[in-house]
Amino acid sequence: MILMKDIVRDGHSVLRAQAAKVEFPLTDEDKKLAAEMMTFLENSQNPEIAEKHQLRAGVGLAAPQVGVSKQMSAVLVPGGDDEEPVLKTVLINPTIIAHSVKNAALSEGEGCLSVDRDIPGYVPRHERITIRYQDFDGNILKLKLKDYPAIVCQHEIDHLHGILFYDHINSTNPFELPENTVLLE
Ligand SMILES: O=CN(O)C[C@@H](CC1CCCC1)C(=O)N1NCCC[C@H]1C(=O)Nc1ccccn1
Ligand code: NI
Repeated sequence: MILMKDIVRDGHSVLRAQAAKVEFPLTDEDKKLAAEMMTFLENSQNPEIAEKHQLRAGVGLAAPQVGVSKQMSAVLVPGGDDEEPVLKTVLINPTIIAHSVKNAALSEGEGCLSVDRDIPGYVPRHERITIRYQDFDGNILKLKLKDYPAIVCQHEIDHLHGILFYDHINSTNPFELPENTVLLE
């Protein structure tokens, strides 16, 4: 199982590399990795398991974060208690093919399981996006997202292109909010 010790931290070159496209058919290794990444997210969101294994709760994990420079990321955005997840999927070779003019940023800013320090500031992203990606069988799927799930997926897709959240923070005024940007609570 993936543990915190398996998560690569900022400073390691793999987090700044352009990840390679995943080839189809998926190798057994690719399938195993995808499953393990999703299991990590589930474990991290389970208080007992997270406590036992000292996991930081996460809603997304990209392959480069476990040292694999491939375009694959697991996303698990929880619903309320006893509700289905808002979003649970593995994005393979994802691209953003459309997005709103309007931007959005989490009012709390962002963090990253690969960045062990708090970096304050708004991370402006698209409020709405359409993602084109492939499923385990290589079928092309489209996913329209807005607000928090859209923010999460943009954070993950950034990882596949060597971009970290703080790259988007305005260095002169971290809490500057561009005019067409809404804050998400
Ligand atoms: O690339 C992927 N990552 O780096 C894991 C990140 C991804 C999110 C950061 C902002 C948007 C996507 C992650 O999940 N976090 N960032 C660091 C610590 C907190 C944690 C988090 O937001 N946890 C959470 C939130 C709601 C419910 C449950 N858990
Ligand atoms: Ni991250």
